[in-house]
Amino acid sequence: MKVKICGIKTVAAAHSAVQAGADFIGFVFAPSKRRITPEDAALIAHSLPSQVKTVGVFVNESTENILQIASQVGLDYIQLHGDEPEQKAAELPYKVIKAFPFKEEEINRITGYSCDYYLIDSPKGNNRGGNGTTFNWALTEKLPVSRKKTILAGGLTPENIQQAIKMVNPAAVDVSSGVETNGEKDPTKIRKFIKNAKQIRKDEANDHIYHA
Ligand SMILES: O=C(O)c1ccccc1NCC(=O)[C@H](O)[C@H](O)COP(=O)(O)O
Repeated sequence: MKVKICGIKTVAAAHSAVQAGADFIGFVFAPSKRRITPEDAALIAHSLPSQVKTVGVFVNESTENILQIASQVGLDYIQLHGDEPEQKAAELPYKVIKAFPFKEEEINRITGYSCDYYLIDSPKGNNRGGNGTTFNWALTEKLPVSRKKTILAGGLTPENIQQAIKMVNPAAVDVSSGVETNGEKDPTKIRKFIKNAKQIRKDEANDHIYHA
C-alpha cells in the first residue's frame, strides 16, 4: 500500500513522513491554510530521497503556472484538484493525479479522464480539499476505474485507515488533516498512519471489486 502525506510545509514534517515510509509528499499550491511557496517546496523537494515522489496540488490553475512551478520545484506528479477538464489532464507533460469529490451520481464521468491515478476524495467540506471529512466508502464498489489506479482520500486517520483499505482496496491512500495536531503535521500520527496503512495484507482487502 502506497501512502501520500499531503500539505507538507516544512523540512521536518517531510523527513518525518519519509522516515515513516511515505511514498508521496504533497505540496499545496492552491488557496489553503497549507499553501506553500514554490521556493520552500523546492528546498524540501531537493532534500528528499529519489524514491519518494513529490506531488504538486493545484486547483483550476493555468497550465503556464503549473509548468513553471513544476519545473522550479522538480515535481514528479501534478494533482489537479479542481474542475479541470479532461484535456488539461491529458496535455500536461507530467504524471497526473486527477482528484474527484466522490458523488455517486457523477461517478461515471471519471472514465473520461486519462491520468496516472484517480484520487477519490470526500465531497463534504468548505474547501476544495483537506477537509478532514469521510464519505460512504461502500459506494466505491461502483467506481468504474481500476483499483490499481485509485488513491483513496478524505478524512482518513490512523484509527480508520485499516477499515478504509479493507473496504476500498485502493493502490494508495492520501491524508492531510488526520495526521495533524493543532494545524501542524504530527510525527507520531504520521508514523501511526503509515504503519497501519502498510500493515494490511492484500488478502484482507475487499476483492469483490473491479481490478482490471
Ligand atoms: O489540503 C488542502 O488544504 C487542500 C486545499 C485545496 C485543494 C486540495 C487540498 N488538499 C488535497 C489533498 O490531497 C488532501 O490530502 C485530501 O483532500 C485529503 O485531505 P484530508 O481529508 O484532510 O485528509
